[in-house]
Amino acid sequence: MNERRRPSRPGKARPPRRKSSPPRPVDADPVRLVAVETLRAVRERDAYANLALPPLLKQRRISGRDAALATELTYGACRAQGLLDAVIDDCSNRPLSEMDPKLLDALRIGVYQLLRTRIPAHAAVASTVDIVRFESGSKLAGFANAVLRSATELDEQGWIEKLAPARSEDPIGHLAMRHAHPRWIAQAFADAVGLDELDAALAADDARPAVHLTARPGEISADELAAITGGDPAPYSPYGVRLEAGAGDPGDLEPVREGFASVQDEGSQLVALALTRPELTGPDLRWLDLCAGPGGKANLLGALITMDGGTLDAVEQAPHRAELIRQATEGLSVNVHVGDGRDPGLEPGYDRVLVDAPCTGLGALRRRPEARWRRQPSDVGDLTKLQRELLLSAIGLTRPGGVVAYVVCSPHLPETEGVVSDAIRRTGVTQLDARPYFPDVPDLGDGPSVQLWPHRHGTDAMFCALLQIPA
Ligand SMILES: C[S@@+](CC[C@H](N)C(=O)[O-])C[C@H]1O[C@@H](n2cnc3c(N)ncnc32)[C@H](O)[C@@H]1O
Repeated sequence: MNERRRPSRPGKARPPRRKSSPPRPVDADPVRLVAVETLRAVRERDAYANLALPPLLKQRRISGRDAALATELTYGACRAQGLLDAVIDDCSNRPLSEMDPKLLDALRIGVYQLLRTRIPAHAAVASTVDIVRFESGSKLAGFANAVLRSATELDEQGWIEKLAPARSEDPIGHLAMRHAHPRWIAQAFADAVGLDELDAALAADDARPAVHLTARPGEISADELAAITGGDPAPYSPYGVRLEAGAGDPGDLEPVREGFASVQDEGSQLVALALTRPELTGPDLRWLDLCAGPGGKANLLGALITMDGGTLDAVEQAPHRAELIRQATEGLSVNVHVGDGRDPGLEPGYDRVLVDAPCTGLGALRRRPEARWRRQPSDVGDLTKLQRELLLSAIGLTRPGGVVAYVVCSPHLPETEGVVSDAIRRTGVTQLDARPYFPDVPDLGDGPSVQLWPHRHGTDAMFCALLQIPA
């Protein structure tokens, strides 16, 4: 946390009234400038920060510690946007909605440095003001300077105390602001995990996640992969390796480039493995992945069924994502089909079917810095309709005695328990207690479904329900 050391401010920052001083040559710090430009790409083009930033860094030849700082500022400011905006709003006499968006991007990077880094306040203010002057001229630079100087008056804790509702009166609103989450998402987490754990759940969701790898079964063991990459064997998945957060681009690792390993959250590995574990009577060589792009789980399931001499059919609606599945499953007994999982035109009678349905992704917000502010509650209705239809289709494609895993990367109850109870009511399938199929994983709750959590398991918040078709 920063040491704060600023004289009191005269009041809210106003745009300057006097004529601005003659422009001086400006040197905008290239590291902070790419952070501001990436926020702009996220805002204007709906870009993903983690896709927009790396090419900019490359283009500007920013590497090493500078690249690490640009990444921290960009992703951090994306994550903390709601908190940063509340502070900026309090420090300015202009409503945010009337503020020049380019100026707001720069102010977010500036206030992020003040609240959540150890960068000295004078450096954070001066470098941000330089960027505003460079991009927008002296007038707005003066305004930015006044806003930022006001923002230096309190540290993060002080701002939260000033701006968040009291925890005793509105715990969800308080924790939402403390951990920079939209209120509706904090509410969704509270509904799923309970108020007692909400603080820990949101805190873990606000932290930078470790990268996990999957060692492709039959090619390399997790121990070998850990030794090569300098990571640690994962605690729960027999195929998992955990790397340190910020350990560089995992795509550059040789085993990943060679196809022996892939980047995949340990929770994703565990839910895919849970599908393979219930004992079946009868044949067990036809598996189906109904929403397979870009192919992470198809790679793991495909490797396992290939070793057993069976086949995985992988369905994906988007052609470019189907191509990614082909690349991810090269060399495996996997047939990729472009089609709609609700009516894929495949012969029914599968032994095991995975429905890893499109969802809000509220369980993987850590990995998509801007996602929590982009997602809207209005997205949920259309998604749950599609999820229900996909699960009913999966049940129809599974043979009597076969098993379906319904999986989403979200803890939001309408997408999890709501979809599963609808399918049980309509079809009479049996829900299995999924917990025994997550061996050695602690804190799995009351079942029968499993909800993983970053703060409990160090994984994304994956949900898994196992359904068996009556024999
Ligand atoms: C959560 S992702 C699946 C992730 C994948 N299982 C993995 O591990 O890499 C959901 C996928 O379903 C696809 N999808 C969306 N609607 C679909 C539909 N009606 N039928 C089949 N796939 C669909 C999306 O394009 C997306 O690739």
